[in-house]
Amino acid sequence: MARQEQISQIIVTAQQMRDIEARIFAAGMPVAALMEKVAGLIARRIQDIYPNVRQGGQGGEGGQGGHEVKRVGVFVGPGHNGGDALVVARELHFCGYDVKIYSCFSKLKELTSQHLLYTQSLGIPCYESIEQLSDCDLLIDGLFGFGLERRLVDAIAKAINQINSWSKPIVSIDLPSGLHTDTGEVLGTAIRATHTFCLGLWKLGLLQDHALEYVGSCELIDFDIPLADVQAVVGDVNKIHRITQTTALSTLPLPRPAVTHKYKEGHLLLICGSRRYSGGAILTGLGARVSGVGMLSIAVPESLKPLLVAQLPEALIIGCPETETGAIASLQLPENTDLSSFDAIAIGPGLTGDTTPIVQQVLECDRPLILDADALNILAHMGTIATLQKRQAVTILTPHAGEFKRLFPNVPDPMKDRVRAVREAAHSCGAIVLLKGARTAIANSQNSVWINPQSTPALARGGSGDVLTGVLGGLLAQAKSKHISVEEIVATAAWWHSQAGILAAQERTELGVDAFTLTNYFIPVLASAWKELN
Ligand SMILES: NC(=O)C1=CN([C@@H]2O[C@H](COP(=O)(O)OP(=O)(O)OC[C@H]3O[C@@H](n4cnc5c(N)ncnc54)[C@H](O)[C@@H]3O)[C@@H](O)[C@H]2O)[C@H](O)CC1
Ligand SMILES: [K+]
Repeated sequence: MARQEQISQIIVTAQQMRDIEARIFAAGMPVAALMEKVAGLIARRIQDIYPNVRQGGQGGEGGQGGHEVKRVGVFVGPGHNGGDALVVARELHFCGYDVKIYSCFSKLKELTSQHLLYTQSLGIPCYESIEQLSDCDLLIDGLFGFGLERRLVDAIAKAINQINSWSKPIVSIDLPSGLHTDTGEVLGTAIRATHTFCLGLWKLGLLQDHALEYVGSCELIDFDIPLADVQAVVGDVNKIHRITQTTALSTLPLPRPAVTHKYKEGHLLLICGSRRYSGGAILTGLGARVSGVGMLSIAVPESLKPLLVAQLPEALIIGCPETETGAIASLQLPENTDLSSFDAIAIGPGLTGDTTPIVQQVLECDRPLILDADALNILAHMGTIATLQKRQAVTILTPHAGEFKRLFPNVPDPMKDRVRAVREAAHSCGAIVLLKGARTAIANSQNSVWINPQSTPALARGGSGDVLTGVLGGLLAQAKSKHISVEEIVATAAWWHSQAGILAAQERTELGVDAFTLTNYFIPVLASAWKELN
């Protein structure tokens, strides 16, 4: 796999970054040289996106981003993040931008203070009052990077709030200042960046849900960190993977073998729906359809059968006896069929809470199992950890934040650190846990984590989770004959689901992606990605 692809799949903590950096410096790379290299790359990217109005933008009204600027305000912190920012300030100055610097710190790291001295010798003004930079067109945040250790207070916190109030484009170096590098938590206050240049390796905090409103658009500045140094520090234990198109496409059951038949392409059983929530069954079925699964059986209450047959003529609809409330009373599988006849089972969407015996029954079977929606709430009532510890077969839980808290009441709050929460949850119950969100996080019981780095608020709609369950079930059912880890299948389903949502939102705006419409975008997004690859 190409180095760039490998680098793009790695997510690190502040400590891991420090350890990697230490190896590079110990191997002889001078700190100043690395700073020069990194900041030079940042300066060039800034000129691409925010060309100097004096030199006339490239094409259109301006550069790539269409934003021409003249006056650049650079905020300099006490550490090497500030050092990076000063090198950027100098380089933009040489390229004709009007540069001003703000720094309110008396004690700077040695290299940072040398750079400050040199910028002043070039006549670049440095101010202690933030107001002097309020007329700038573009702001560069070099206050804090991964060295931020504690809450921001007093003058610097006030300055950051003021900068945010100007509503000017802000480019943050490495991280928006004020964000915790690992949890993405706002330490007091934080810069609301328009664009973040993450240095070297993706920082975990940038991929946490609550950081998103501060990070803006985000790109990695690769400065050739040797993979050997990354491997030596990150290793394979407790690894955090960033899901990419490359990994997803390599996991999807494509291309198909020339000679195959429908039973070789997996047989999925969905157990879902109720008279009260019939739509959930349809959406889950449509999700399973797009996965390409060879055979699809859907167990629903008898009264839903005509509805499902009409929507999914290719599926085997199993009408089950129902309770007074219209929930499935018992699983009435076809003759000579039992749960072990299926390659995977997904249960939950639209079930309602009156189906505990059904959930209990599938938990006792030996098939790979996905639990979602009402099945998760029933599992929580049964006792998540005690119940799942009895299961040997693959189990995947797909909770949203509320279901997660009910399933794992004693795990740290996912609102503070989703990655830690999902990791501890999976470790405690032995299942693979997919915690849905703006940045869906997946963990297995061996502490490995996968994060989906892209999504769209368009998916925050009833039913889109049902679709994910269907797609995931279909992919899982097809995996039997392939040597792909279950975790990668779960990660691929999350990636595909969000990419379909992104494409749909591009074409229909973020208001136009109801769950039914979403199902129409899985194949187009795959077709274009697949064409790109081949
Ligand atoms: N990773 C790399 O290979 C490279 C990283 N570079 C840049 O260096 C910063 C990390 O630099 P560091 O000096 O370790 O930390 P910061 O610049 O983030 O600054 C922290 C600085 O501030 C002090 N501090 C911490 N918390 C507070 C607070 N709440 N209030 C006030 N002061 C605080 C702390 O003592 C530190 O001195 C990285 O992000 C990159 O931008 C290299 O330049 C390129 C290679
Ligand atoms: K920063």
